[in-house]
Amino acid sequence: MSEGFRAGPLDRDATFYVAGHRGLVGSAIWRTLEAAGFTGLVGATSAELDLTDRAAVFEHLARIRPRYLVLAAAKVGGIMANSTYPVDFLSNNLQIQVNVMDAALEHGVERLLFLGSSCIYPQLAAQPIHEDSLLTGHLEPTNDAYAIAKIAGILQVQAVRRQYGLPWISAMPTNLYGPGDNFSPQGSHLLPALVRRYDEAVRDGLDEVTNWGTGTPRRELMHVDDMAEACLHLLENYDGPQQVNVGTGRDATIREIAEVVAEVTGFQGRTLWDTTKPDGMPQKLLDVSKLAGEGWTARVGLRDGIAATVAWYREHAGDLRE
Ligand SMILES: NC(=O)C1=CN([C@@H]2O[C@H](COP(=O)(O)OP(=O)(O)OC[C@H]3O[C@@H](n4cnc5c(N)ncnc54)[C@H](OP(=O)(O)O)[C@@H]3O)[C@@H](O)[C@H]2O)C=CC1
Ligand SMILES: C[C@H]1O[C@H](OP(=O)(O)OP(=O)(O)OC[C@H]2O[C@@H](n3cnc4c(=O)[nH]c(N)nc43)[C@H](O)[C@@H]2O)[C@@H](O)[C@@H](O)C1=O
Repeated sequence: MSEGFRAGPLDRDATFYVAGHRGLVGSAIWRTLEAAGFTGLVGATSAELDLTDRAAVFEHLARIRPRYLVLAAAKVGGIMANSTYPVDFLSNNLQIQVNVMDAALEHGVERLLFLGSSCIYPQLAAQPIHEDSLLTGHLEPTNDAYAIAKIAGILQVQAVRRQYGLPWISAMPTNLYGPGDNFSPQGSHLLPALVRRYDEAVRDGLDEVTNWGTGTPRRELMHVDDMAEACLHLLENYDGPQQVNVGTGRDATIREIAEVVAEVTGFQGRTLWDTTKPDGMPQKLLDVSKLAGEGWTARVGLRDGIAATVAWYREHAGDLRE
């Protein structure tokens, strides 16, 4: 165990920097922290502070001097964005992580949570994927650049713990969804893409929609509010060098997930599959026993989470980012 960690509530009045506070994950973490009584939350948009600008990041942290930090800022996208722009996913993410963590070290951030992703694990890892699978095999080629950046982030957290004894930690979430997601048809992840596609089909009276791939891969989807609660729980309870998987422990085929979205949106037509589009990992189900051992399990069921997301999308579709 590193020096300076005591399990228990974080100081509600301390300065707490949520990097990426307007994104899907960062905004959910912000809501969760606010609801838990944190009064010193700080955020900065990418227009206000470009985290790839190293000098600006150091100036920002010197000014705000956070005691706690969640790193939820990253270049993020679905399977097509990842495979089309690997340079951006590697380079931007390495720069953001290294800048934020170096500046956090320089300015004495006590507790830092780095967010990675389940795509760090080998393409053919044994399922459900245990934390010990890291670096035991080849990565999935559709997101290897992003995964390497995220693996470097885990190593940086471990290195800070080893060299400086700070209680920094890493969490690896499964595929997330919820309010404030990126619903752009080409760049988004599966769930927001389906919500938008089926909703538009209902609105436009279409009798067919076409999804990507074969529909046979399996994915574990988690509502982002659950993810945010898990992050606060880990910050208050977990201290170890190994990354912690954050998921529901349940998965479904893409076809089954699409059926739920079709039903919830009221789509009654046919679903076709464009097999020229990539499937990606055949299965990506996290072993969440470590997280359960820390005393936390997910609450939001898939159908309820999708229904809430469809309702949110219908209310906000007019003013979404592309
Ligand atoms: N979405 C998912 O399914 C999953 C996400 N994760 C992880 O969670 C974290 C957050 O992802 P998510 O919320 O989905 O992503 P989003 O794209 O929704 O949000 C990313 C955030 O990062 C900020 N950002 C990006 N680049 C910069 C930059 N150069 N300078 C400053 N800020 C920047 C954006 O700021 P702004 O809005 O101001 O431009 C935005 O708020 C990432 O680390 C990701 O790997 C892990 C697993 C699954
Ligand atoms: C969280 C994780 O997410 C990414 O990995 P992924 O899970 O493969 O990404 P995805 O959500 O985009 O797709 C999941 C599955 O769904 C199928 N699929 C069907 N129809 C659509 C569709 O319309 N859009 C998308 N995006 N996928 C579709 C698609 O063919 C694939 O089989 C990483 O790149 C990386 O970003 C990462 O960390």
